[in-house]
Amino acid sequence: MLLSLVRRSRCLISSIGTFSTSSTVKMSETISLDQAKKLAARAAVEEWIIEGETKIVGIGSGSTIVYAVERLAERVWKDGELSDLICVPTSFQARSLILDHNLNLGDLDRYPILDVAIDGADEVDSRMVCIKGGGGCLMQEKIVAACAKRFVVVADYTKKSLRLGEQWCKGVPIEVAPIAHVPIKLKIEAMFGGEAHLRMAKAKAGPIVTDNGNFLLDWKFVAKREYDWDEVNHAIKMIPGVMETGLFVGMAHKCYFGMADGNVKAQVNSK
Ligand SMILES: O=C[C@H](O)[C@H](O)[C@H](O)COP(=O)(O)O
Repeated sequence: MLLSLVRRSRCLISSIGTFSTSSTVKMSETISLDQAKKLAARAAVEEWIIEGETKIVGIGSGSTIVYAVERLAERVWKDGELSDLICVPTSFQARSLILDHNLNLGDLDRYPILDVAIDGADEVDSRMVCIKGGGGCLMQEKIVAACAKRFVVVADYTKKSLRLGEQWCKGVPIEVAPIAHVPIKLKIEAMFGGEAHLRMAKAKAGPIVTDNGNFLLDWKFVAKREYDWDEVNHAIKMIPGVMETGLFVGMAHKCYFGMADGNVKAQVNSK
């Protein structure tokens, strides 16, 4: 009941930009969301980072992964464990997190096979298809996830959906070569409907530029339409100039959701 109220409020707030009387909902949500993120992140670190076994971990990007890195650092610097653990970043932010916590920084040149990658998500559906890239880091995230034996997602309860678009109203992020952003936008809209918008920067004139020097399109797909996300992902990737999509299909092995009641709910892909 509470969960569905929060869900509806989130979509309402984001679809009506000037609607500001929701501050009560937002304030209490923010507090519990941070706790929920922390619970999920710590649960994943406990289960997947094993002393004497896990050697190389991929570090995702966003606000939830911060709690995972904090827990890793606690285990290294307080508990005296995991001193040889190598952390491979998925963004400038992840690299900074690793360095700020004095963890061992690695890269894919030296460590092309990872034991596990842990990362956040913007939305996860019932089949564990994820939308990622809300923070603009999808390309390196997907590369690192694809190099890991297991890809594990950590998120708060507002990211858990039955179908994509139920919770996350900002669309699928798509990283594109700057010169091709207009033709790619038009092709995606013609192929799959909806609208793709160039993501604009907030504290810089013009568009956001990713860690890889590219632009981002946010494709607002038709929420009521049934999409085969695997097919959509492949078709969009075939458009020249598309670097990567924020659709992670068949990649997540396990998702940890920090729930509003303080529990952690896990969803596993048995394949
Ligand atoms: O580009 C950003 C990444 O895909 C993040 O992992 C995703 O946006 C989730 O971020 P957060 O943990 O802040 O919700």
